Amino acid sequence: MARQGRLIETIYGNLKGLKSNQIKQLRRLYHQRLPSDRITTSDFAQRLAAISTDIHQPISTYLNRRGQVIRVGVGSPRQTQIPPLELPRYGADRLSGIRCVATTLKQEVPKESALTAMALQRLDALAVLTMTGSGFERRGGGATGYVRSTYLAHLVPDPTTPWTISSPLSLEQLAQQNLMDLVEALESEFGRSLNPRLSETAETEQVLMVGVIPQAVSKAEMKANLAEVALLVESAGGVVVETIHQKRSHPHPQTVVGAGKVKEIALRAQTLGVTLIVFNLDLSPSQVRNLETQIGIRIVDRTEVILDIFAQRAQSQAGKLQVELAQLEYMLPRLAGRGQAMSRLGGGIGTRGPGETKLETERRAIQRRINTLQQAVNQLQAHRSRLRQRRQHQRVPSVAVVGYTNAGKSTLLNVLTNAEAYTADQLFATLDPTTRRLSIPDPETHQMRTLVLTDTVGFIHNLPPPLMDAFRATLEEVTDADVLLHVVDLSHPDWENHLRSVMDLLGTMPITPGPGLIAFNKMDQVSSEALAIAQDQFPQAVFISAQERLGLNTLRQKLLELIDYAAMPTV
Ligand SMILES: Nc1nc2c(ncn2[C@@H]2O[C@H](COP(=O)(O)OP(=O)(O)OP(=O)(O)O)[C@@H](O)[C@H]2O)c(=O)[nH]1
Ligand SMILES: [Mg+2]
Repeated sequence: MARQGRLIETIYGNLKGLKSNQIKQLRRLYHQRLPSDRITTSDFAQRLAAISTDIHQPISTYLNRRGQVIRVGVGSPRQTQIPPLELPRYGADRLSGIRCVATTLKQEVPKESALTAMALQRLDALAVLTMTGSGFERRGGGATGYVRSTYLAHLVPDPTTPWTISSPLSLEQLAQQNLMDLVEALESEFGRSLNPRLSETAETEQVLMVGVIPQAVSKAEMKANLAEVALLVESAGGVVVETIHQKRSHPHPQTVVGAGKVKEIALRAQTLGVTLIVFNLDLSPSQVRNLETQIGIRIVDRTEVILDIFAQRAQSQAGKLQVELAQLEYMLPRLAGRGQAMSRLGGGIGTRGPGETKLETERRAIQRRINTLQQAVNQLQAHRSRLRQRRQHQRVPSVAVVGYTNAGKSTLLNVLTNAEAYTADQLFATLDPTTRRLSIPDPETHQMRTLVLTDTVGFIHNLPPPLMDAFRATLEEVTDADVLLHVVDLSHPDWENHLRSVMDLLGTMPITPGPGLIAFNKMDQVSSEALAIAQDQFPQAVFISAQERLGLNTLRQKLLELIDYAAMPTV
């Protein structure tokens, strides 16, 4: 197949007005083979310049490290650029293994657009030849006298100016440059400049985050939104290397952001060598396709990051089923036309869960799988509901611990019950409801009273709709708990929004939940002013630090009071 591509010898770019003889000359360039350690030879450069002078157009050629010409185009490096999806990708510290040797009709240093094209393709080097306007064919064959001077440009690991350009060099000087020395030096420099934490763990996905922010949103809200997505990325095992944002009242229908911004994103992504781009909002399947085609790096939206976290965390049979269900439902409309280079093989955020082969099978097969999963989920729900009924039968009062993700629910459950639920400074650390027994001495009778505490999945605003069902299912425990314990992270700048989102969600639950108690957590991290504000707004709440074990006695007593209150017959 690859050989066939070479046999066709396509000439890219603008061929209008070229004579067949000139096309033939251009095609012959594909037959040239250069020494693999040279950027160019004098012969090759003169040959290019001769054709370029003849057709009065710039020519760009692309060569691989074996010295083979892999692409010939009429036009500037920008006009003849290799599409991102056709480029090999080796990682942040590697160049693409392709160099460009191009002619220019003007007597000037390489233009910004050519240098940008070099950065986008992570070229080994860009050599630009200026021309004399004339020359001649030597008797023994070969052209001479066409090249006036040359410039050599290459990338450098510098975030502000990602490239350097040489002063004018003679063709002889250029032809003496050793390509392999240059490439090796550059790649080791790129390797050193990478965040050492990142290069150690090749597993860590390096992410460029793109925030699209509605015009009306305040600076503080924007910060909170971006911080949350960054934490999602981290919880999924990635690191946000840089954030680019754009204010827009409406996302662009094709590419979310405007054409200029897409360019900027592509350039930054290539310069930084990130492996993934995450958007802070949800993208349509065609937006993902368009962006991947133009940028050449895998694009993932907020929902996919959340689904990925769920896929990594789900432990129980029920959790796994529900996550797979949600992933398949989300991916079904996104199957068509995902580029080859974007193949989901090889791991990383958004690749876990249903495997590549599963995605390649027909839609109908996926739909069948969705139906089967749905049935399994229904059966599990029925089973859980029987378990709950049995518990209710035993008349053990139950408390459901709810709240925004990362509020400290599991930590609280652990310190109250000496259990070992998984806690972590990650979003969605808990994905399966865990139920534990807790004994509290009654202050009046001094008898021990037993109740059960159930930990739940943390909430997050704008939960992806397909996950909403999975989420509600875990919250079912909530609907027949006697008492709700709502944990709020008071140290989070956005705690009021978190509190409201959880309240809103509970409001949509089919059965009205029992009485609730708000526990403001992480008191140890909160200023006395912030504490006073919350106390003023929520006088009934308790203030605790699960980690520092502060306020836990008050919390225990209040829980007992609430249980007694809930047990009172309604009049
Ligand atoms: N400073 C401080 N940190 C706390 C406190 N309670 C919990 N944390 C930390 O907050 C983070 C989240 O705690 P988790 O208990 O996992 O939170 P969660 O609500 O169960 O989170 P999800 O399961 O993701 O919904 C962990 O790093 C805890 O160590 C506290 O009182 N003070
Ligand atoms: Mg938890």
